[in-house]
Amino acid sequence: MEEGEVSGAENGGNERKVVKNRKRKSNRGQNSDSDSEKGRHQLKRRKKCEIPELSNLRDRERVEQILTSMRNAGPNTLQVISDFDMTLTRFSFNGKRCPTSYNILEHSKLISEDCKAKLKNLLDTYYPIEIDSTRSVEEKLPLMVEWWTKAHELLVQQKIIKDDLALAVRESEAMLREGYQQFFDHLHQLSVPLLIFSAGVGDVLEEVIRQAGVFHPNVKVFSNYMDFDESGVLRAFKGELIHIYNKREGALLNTEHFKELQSRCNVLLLGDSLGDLNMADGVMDLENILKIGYLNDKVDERRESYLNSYDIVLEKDETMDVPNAILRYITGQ
Ligand SMILES: Nc1ccn([C@@H]2O[C@H](COP(=O)(O)O)[C@@H](O)[C@H]2O)c(=O)n1
Repeated sequence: MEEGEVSGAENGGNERKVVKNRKRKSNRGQNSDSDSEKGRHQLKRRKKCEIPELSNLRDRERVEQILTSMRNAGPNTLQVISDFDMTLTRFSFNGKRCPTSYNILEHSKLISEDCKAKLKNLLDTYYPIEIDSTRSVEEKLPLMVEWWTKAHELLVQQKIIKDDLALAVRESEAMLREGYQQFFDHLHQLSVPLLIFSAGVGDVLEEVIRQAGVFHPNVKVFSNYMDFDESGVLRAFKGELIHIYNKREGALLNTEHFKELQSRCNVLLLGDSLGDLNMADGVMDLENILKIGYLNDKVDERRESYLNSYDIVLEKDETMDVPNAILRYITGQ
């Protein structure tokens, strides 16, 4: 390892800073550094990927190669594709589960007690199936469609008023992951598109992002949207149902949108389920893709399949520290 260079998880962020500062100080006021020497030094540093936050990688070399390619190509070639619930939002806080966009409605005053009980019953029935690593996708898919369809039917019966959604979100316990501000702001500052593919409720999740003050113009959401009548009362859900296993179809249907992003051939993908892995399928001329998976629940049972599918697996990590560190590295900031 080159002097002054730190890599891998064995080094804490502070040590890294100290080493970097030391290096900068020793160079100060010296004119002997030739440009070519500097260039060589920079190149060496660029070849080695210095992200102390990186751990739990099955193939570190591959990850480093992807990151180096992405960094060399620059932020203008990058797009970020992310899931929402339990990926951009926290899974738990102080030992308590945080709500998904559906749960925000379910726990709100917009829903009758009777409906709450029915939705809770659906959650208790179908969520264990969603995260059951012993069942195949083929087995789970129809059951997921059943869950989403039943939940939508119940929600529509509640005659939810559009203007009440903001209060429901404000009064909820939904939280974006720690470090979200830096994540959203960084992408905004560099005009990197952030595409959110969610099987949640679009109107609700947009409100979560809006209230957090990070719904910047570079953020685009593809999700299940509510259809309100002229008096603002929920009457249906718009378009095709999006559930956890058809995000690929959603991505392919949105190729028109991806076309606008044609020059963005590098993708950073964030997800929390194996269904999220296909979210970038509509991207044309894809050159590099780095997949980061949050493994929130049933960690031991699902570790193997996540490590086999995601490049980086984040176990019970409630922060955006790794995506932020990767973005800083790729964008050279
Ligand atoms: N009635 C429902 C249906 C689904 N969920 C959860 O929402 C998540 C989907 O959102 P993503 O942003 O992650 O695509 C999904 O994982 C389900 O667990 C729910 O809470 N209630």
